[in-house]
Parts: sequence; structure tokens; C-alpha cells
Amino acid sequence: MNNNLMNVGVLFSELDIKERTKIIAQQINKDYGTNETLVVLIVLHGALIFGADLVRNLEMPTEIETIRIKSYEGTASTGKINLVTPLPTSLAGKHVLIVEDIVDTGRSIHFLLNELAKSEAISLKVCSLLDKPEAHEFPVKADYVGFTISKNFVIGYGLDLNGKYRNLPYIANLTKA
Ligand SMILES: O=P(O)(O)OC[C@H]1O[C@H](OP(=O)(O)OP(=O)(O)O)[C@H](O)[C@@H]1O
Ligand code: HPA
Repeated sequence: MNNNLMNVGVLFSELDIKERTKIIAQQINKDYGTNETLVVLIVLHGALIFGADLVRNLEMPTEIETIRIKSYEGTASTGKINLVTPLPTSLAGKHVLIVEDIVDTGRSIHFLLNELAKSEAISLKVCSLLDKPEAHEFPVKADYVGFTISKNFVIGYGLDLNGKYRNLPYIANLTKA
């Protein structure tokens, strides 16, 4: 393990993630078909890597948008969403798929769904690589989920601890040393 990390245990390998991403993309391809354009809204920074891999498995015409929100310090949500970049303004009349790395308390996705409800998108769905149903504090449900996991804090494949470890190609549980 690099970067002076405490104890970690690999939860999903690079291959696990690759295979699961293909399966989610196949479902999305089936649901949307190949005719209509899909706007893939990647929530930065966490979903950068998953979003990039997911879109390369999509078969319909896609447009990529990004948004940057931030609410975590260390392993806990501050309870406040910091909207770092403005909401995309050109979603009216389009199918929009929000791509997240993780739904934990659900605060971030709840916030985004509320904000984007005003966007006049034809449809608004959520795809999250990870979901922690036992940690939800908001009434949210992703339409596409890669893996359902426990409440443990995880890192890697875009997921960070104070900005670090996003580059790990796998997802690992973080446990105190
Ligand atoms: O369901 P929640 O409890 O809101 O947690 C999920 C959010 O937390 C992380 O974002 P973070 O604020 O850490 O910013 P980051 O994407 O830059 O890591 C993650 O990328 C999700 O957006
Ligand atoms: O478990 C997590 N890991 C990394 N970032 C996160 N943001 C919410 N939950 C997590």
C-alpha cells in the first residue's frame, strides 16, 4: 500500500469494477435505447473516474457535463453542500443521468435532485457506483447502483480521504490502525 495509508482491505478489485461498470452500462443502454441523446452529468471530483469509464461503455449519443460539489471533511459530512461550480444551464428538453461515485448520507444527491428539478430536463436519473443504504439520512434512491456496501468509509477509484487516494485503481475499506 502506498501513501502511508492506515489499514486497508480491498473491497472491489479493478476487474470487479470494470465488469460491474459494463453491466450497469448495458442496463442503461437498454433503458434509453440508442436514438436519443443522454446528458451524463458527472459529479466531481469523486465520480470523475467512474464517469469516464461508464461513458465509454454507453452506446447512445452522449453529452458530458460536470458539476463540482463538496461537503466532506475527513470521513464525515459537514452537513453543508458547497456548490463549487454553477449548475449546468442547458438541460431543458434533455434526458439527464447524474453520475455519482457514492450515495452515503444521500445529502449530495438529494441536493442535486432538488436543484435540477427546475432544469426542465425530460428525465432525471441517478447512477452511483456505490450505495450505503444503512447510512442514508435523506429519502433518495439511485436508479442504477454498482455495489451496495456497509457504512464503512471507502477509498480509491475516485473516492478520497482529504483529497488523497483517488488514484487507487481499486476500492478499499479504510479502517483505523
Ligand atoms: O451522500 P453524501 O453523504 O452526500 O456523500 C456522497 C458525496 O460525498 C462525496 O463528495 P465530497 O463532498 O467528498 O467531494 P468529492 O466528490 O470532491 O470527494 C461523494 O463524491 C459524493 O458526492
Ligand atoms: O465512504 C466514503 N469514501 C469517500 N468519500 C465519501 N463521501 C461519502 N462517503 C464516502
